[in-house]
Amino acid sequence: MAREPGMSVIDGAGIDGGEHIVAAENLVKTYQQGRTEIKALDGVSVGFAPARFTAIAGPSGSGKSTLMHCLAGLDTATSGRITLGGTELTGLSDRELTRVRRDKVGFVFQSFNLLPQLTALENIALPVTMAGRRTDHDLLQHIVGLLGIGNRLSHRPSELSGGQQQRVALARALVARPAVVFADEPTGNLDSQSGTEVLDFLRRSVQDLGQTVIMVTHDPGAAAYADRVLILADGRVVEDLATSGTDITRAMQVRRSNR
Ligand SMILES: Nc1ncnc2c1ncn2[C@@H]1O[C@H](COP(=O)(O)OP(=O)(O)OP(=O)(O)O)[C@@H](O)[C@H]1O
Repeated sequence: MAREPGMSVIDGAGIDGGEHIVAAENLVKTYQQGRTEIKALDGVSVGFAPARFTAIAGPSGSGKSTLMHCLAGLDTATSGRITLGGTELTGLSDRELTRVRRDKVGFVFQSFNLLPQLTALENIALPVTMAGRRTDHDLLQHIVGLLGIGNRLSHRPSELSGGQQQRVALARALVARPAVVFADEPTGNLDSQSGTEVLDFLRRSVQDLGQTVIMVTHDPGAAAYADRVLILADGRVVEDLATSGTDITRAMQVRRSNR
């Protein structure tokens, strides 16, 4: 949908007509490689409504990871504005960004990123403990039950399958009740059945728990689990699609063949 000229995705109702829990405005990220400047993000303006599942898709090198890292406060943009859960990230120090991530963001990575010396339960509780908050045990039990990992909680990551490790990582991200869960290729290291379970759970976390989820993927099948798919090409958002009624595989192929 076209945006009114000058309308702000940060302040205004913006793309999807509601308040945004995360928003970027005119985001630019450049990298210097020797004498060459690489524009990884070339003026991205986008807002994300709460309790929605958005996939960021696009070909390799299109800027998906860079956008996610900037939105999540893992990296800083060269110019532009970002708000996350009511906090403007622009101009924050590394220490302040760390606090925002700790308090407002849950992460699920392709490589699980669990601490090997801790049990599954200790891994799940870690972000809440580190934030100096009390674990919501009812929520923890509920999420662990949904994920079917109740009998694995005393195991260390090395004693778990990839699918089980990713389910522990999902529980860790959700138990902290973050403003947003960012998932970076969460099914990339999983077999198709485990991948489907992870995507089903992300969907349910949005529907049943009201979680906001933003997922980076290059897989049209994974993107189809989202409510909305942003397709990036050359550091710009080139499509902003509702998944219902859209052939995502085709939309992503068209974008690839146009490059
Ligand atoms: N640290 C860096 N230094 C220099 N260039 C970088 C750096 N990180 C990313 N880039 C470049 O920025 C562009 C966007 O990269 P990015 O990793 O965001 O793309 P992507 O869509 O996530 O790709 P992939 O699907 O392969 O992970 C690419 O041209 C990449 O080479």
